[in-house]
Amino acid sequence: MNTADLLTITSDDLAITRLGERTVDTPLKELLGERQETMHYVTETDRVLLDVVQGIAKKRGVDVAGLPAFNPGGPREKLFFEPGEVTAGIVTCGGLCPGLNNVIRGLVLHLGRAYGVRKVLGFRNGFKGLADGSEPLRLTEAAVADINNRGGTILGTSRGNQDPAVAVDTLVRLGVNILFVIGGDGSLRGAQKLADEALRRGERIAVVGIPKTIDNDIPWIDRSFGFQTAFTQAAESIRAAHVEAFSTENGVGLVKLMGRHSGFIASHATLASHDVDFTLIPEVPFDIDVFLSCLKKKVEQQGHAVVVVAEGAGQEHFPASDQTDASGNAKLNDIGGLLKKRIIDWFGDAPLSVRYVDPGYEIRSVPANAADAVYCTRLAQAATHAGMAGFTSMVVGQWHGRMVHLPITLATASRSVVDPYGQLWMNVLETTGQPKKLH
Ligand SMILES: Nc1ncnc2c1ncn2[C@@H]1O[C@H](COP(=O)(O)OP(=O)(O)OP(=O)(O)O)[C@@H](O)[C@H]1O
Ligand SMILES: O=P(O)(O)OC[C@H]1O[C@](O)(CO)[C@@H](O)[C@@H]1O
Repeated sequence: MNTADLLTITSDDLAITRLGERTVDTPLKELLGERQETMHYVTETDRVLLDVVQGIAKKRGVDVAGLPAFNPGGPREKLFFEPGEVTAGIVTCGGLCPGLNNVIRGLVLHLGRAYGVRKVLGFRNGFKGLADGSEPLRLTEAAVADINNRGGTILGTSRGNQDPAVAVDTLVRLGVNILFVIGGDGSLRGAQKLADEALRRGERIAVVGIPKTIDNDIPWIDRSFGFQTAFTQAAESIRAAHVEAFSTENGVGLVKLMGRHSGFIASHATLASHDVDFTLIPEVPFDIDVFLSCLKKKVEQQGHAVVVVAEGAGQEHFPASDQTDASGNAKLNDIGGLLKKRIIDWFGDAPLSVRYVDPGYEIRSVPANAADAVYCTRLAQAATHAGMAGFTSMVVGQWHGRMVHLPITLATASRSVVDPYGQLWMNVLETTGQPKKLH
């Protein structure tokens, strides 16, 4: 987040819905002691920053009155739900992402150990499991033992819309008080609909989102869990492509990476490997002929070259398609296949060996690395505290290094993309040495 972002939001954008506050003391009070106070409020550094921002905003007539009250994650002094009487539900939706099982386990352990919540239900196969009458799994400490060492999600996941009214019926029937939705922007929109439906009916159900996606495209938060593991794995594919290209006469290693409309995975994997000569991302359009002529020159100079292309890059080179997946996400054209063909055509009779690597699902089906595992644990703890305090329609996430609460509406209002004028892309350009513009 930068100062410009701050100036675009108002206190209303940051307001978190709370079901209420009861006089139930947090069981963590003793453990937290005096620290609790300091955990609740923004630090002195934030205050100084926010004072400056507010000063600028005032001059420009922008209302940022609520900013200092942005909502830190962590335990609250007063809970909304009675510990011990709570039934919690967990659902994982959308594409796989490293760390899903870590978050599930973190929630089960923290709900039980910090708050004495023993009844945790795991809905099967995404939102579908809230609507198809299937029996949820009973998640105990034993049931989630060691799942953090596995990729995927023990609950299963799915894409595709479900009726929020039916889902809320299920929650009411099963007595679920807090529903944790682990998913990307689509899942969070779905979570918002469930929370709205519950509020409309006057049901006391808190819906707490935990942003998940390897694409790292959720705005405001520093990163989504699973992203670091995914680009670490993607860097392995680049390593393989580089070894192949380097060891072959006039070798071109071409790697296609996931990431939908954001080039974060491609950019970070490029920086992690240092062996990439061209990185193509959706945020920076390119002319294929200009790219091909630069690539040929590179191969002539160096004897080999490595190209990383994000799956959402170069979509302007395809006829528009209105195909979508079950959730309504636009289906992307195969830029990797197109580039491979165009490279071969462009080189013509000149010597060339293309080594095309498409790791596909391999980058997201692995277990979380240590950095993501830490983040998953912290997210699970923050989500537990938020749910017990009765916050709803919100997500937890790290914002400038600290856990915060954000309204789902803010987290889904935009999509995070690589800024073509920002530091990350400049770092990529410095690393690859590719021309600033390929058109
Ligand atoms: N606008 C929406 N309203 C209600 N539900 C939605 C909406 N968008 C998506 N969903 C539901 O949320 C679930 C997950 O959505 P989706 O498949 O888009 O994945 P995602 O959460 O964005 O994750 P990923 O980043 O892996 O794609 C699906 O069941 C989908 O139908
Ligand atoms: O899981 P599916 O439906 O094949 O979708 C793949 C998409 O999901 C993601 O892995 C996560 O959003 C994208 O990077 C990719 O485009």
